[in-house]
Amino acid sequence: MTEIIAKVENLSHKYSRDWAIKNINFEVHNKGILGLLGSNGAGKSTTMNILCGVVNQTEGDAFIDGINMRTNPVEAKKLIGFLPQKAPLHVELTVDEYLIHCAHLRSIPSSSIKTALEYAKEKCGITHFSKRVLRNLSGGYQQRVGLAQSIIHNPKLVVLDEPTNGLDPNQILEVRKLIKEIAEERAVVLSTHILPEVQATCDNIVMIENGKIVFADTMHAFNNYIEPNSLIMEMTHLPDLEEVKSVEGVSNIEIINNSQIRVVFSNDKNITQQLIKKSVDNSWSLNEIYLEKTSLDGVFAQLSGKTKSN
Ligand SMILES: Nc1ncnc2c1ncn2[C@@H]1O[C@H](COP(=O)(O)OP(=O)(O)OP(=O)(O)O)[C@@H](O)[C@H]1O
Repeated sequence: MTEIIAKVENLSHKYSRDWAIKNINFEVHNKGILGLLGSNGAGKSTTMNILCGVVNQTEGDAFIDGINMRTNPVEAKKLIGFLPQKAPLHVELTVDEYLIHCAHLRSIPSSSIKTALEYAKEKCGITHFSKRVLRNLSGGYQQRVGLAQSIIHNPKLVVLDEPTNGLDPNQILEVRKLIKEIAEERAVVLSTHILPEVQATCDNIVMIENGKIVFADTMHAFNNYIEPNSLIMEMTHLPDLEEVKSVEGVSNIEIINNSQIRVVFSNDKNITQQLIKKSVDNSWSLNEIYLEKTSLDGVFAQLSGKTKSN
């Protein structure tokens, strides 16, 4: 049974005249990864900064394990580890020097610092770089150090703002793997504007657009929700469209050019196989057939049109 470790209720914030976020509500379970997905300027950082007590909200509440962040920030912050968009690294320090500094900031008793350091370094795979100056680490390893500082006090919740931003593809995979390991023992909230990032890492998803939630559910429900419903067929010559239409599940056909058509279908898992068979039976000279991926913009447009939450 999972418990709720964090909760935001009717959260709204304006920096000056306009609302950056409006009426945000969601809960975070005590294990696994919640993805906060939204395009640039959607309101992710604002939400995370409020959740971590870095920004005071205009309206609403944020609770960490039942503790109100606004009224009892000292206690609430003890339960959180935070890696902001720009990791707060002191690049002139070694890994050990920096993590000891972070342990002091977290008020870890002197007698426990060594254990805390070993735990964080081991978990983040940086033990062998203990004496390395941060400036001389690669971007991926610097991000590991950023993650290590976020878990050094063994928090119940870790909040990561765009944690793979600026990393190369290999580093992205390694950091995602590490985040998943971190989430085995605690809750992680991760913000990103990259749809495949949440699909690859998260168990639950909250999507924000223009400061409002447009979707909140499990990753499984999200993937079902945005399943493609169209495919592209490329052929040497266009076929008889009535023949294509006769395939069960096909609901519409659009001609793209003189060799490509878009086939829109209702939820039929075997549509591709059926169309390939039809193509062979009718000698359509099919060169290529592929499902159309929904872009993030497409998903936002789709979700803004049919709001599932809030
Ligand atoms: N310090 C600030 N002062 C004024 N407006 C701000 C400030 N910080 C953010 N905003 C505005 O609030 C809105 C939400 O920004 P926020 O940074 O939360 O979005 P985001 O989803 O994290 O985007 P990004 O990925 O680009 O950081 C945007 O319109 C942004 O311009």
